[in-house]
Amino acid sequence: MAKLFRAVIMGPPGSGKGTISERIAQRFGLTRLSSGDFIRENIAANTDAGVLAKTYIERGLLVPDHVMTRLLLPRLEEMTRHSWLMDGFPRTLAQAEALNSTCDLDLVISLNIPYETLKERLSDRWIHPASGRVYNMGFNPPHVQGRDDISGEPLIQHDDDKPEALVARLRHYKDVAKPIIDLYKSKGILHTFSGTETDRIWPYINSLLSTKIPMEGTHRTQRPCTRGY
Ligand SMILES: Nc1ncnc2c1ncn2[C@@H]1O[C@H](COP(=O)(O)OP(=O)(O)OP(=O)(O)O)[C@@H](O)[C@H]1O
Ligand SMILES: Cc1cn([C@H]2C[C@H](O)[C@@H](COP(=O)(O)OP(=O)(O)O)O2)c(=O)[nH]c1=O
Repeated sequence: MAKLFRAVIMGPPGSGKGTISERIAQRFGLTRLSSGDFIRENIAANTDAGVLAKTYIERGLLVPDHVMTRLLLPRLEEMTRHSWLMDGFPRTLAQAEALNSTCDLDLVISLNIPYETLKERLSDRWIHPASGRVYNMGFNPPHVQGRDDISGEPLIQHDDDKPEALVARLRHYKDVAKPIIDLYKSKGILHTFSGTETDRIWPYINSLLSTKIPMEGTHRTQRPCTRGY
């Protein structure tokens, strides 16, 4: 019996995690889990965790590990029958260890994109705050300039997407991501993709996943995903 498939996609801001994880979810029928979307849902629902998380996001900070794991791990408990791809978690070693103590990952995709490309992409990135939907004036512009395609609401730019903020963000990402990358490399499940254009990287990701993901329709075994936390 084919087993379920669980993966994580990692990369610096602007590397294409959101864009590529959407493509993977559609192509392979995986459930896409996004820590950022999940936080926004909690903020919109005014949950205790959402209210707390908002105080960090408004300052451009990462949400504390214990808040993130308490938010996300119960969500994974509902997913024992699903194959999924997680975007945006883990972002710290503590989060990776919490995830490892509850779930066996099959594969981790790490995007290694040059600084100049990130800077260019983020300077043109516009976001619909409530949904997290992402647009780029060059790569995937909205139908109506400055407006979200679905809601028609205004798009914004994140202050920390501006070039002057990116250098510090990138340095922080590299410092925090390195132990996680080393951990998954030691587990033999890390696959790194480098380049400046997603359309050139995509065929490699597509062929890797085609060999790793159980065929559609084969019976899937249920896999526990949390053993208490
Ligand atoms: N795993 C996480 N741990 C801590 N904070 C998180 C985590 N995931 C998301 N957040 C917080 O939620 C905010 C929104 O997350 P989201 O992934 O949507 O945007 P982002 O971090 O700006 O992503 P990008 O890499 O596209 O720039 C982040 O800036 C961060 O403050
Ligand atoms: C993947 C990709 C994204 N983009 C744009 C879309 C977004 O506005 C921005 C970042 O993509 P996004 O998927 O939001 O990256 P991440 O989730 O890793 O932060 O760059 C391109 O211009 N070209 C690309 O090849």
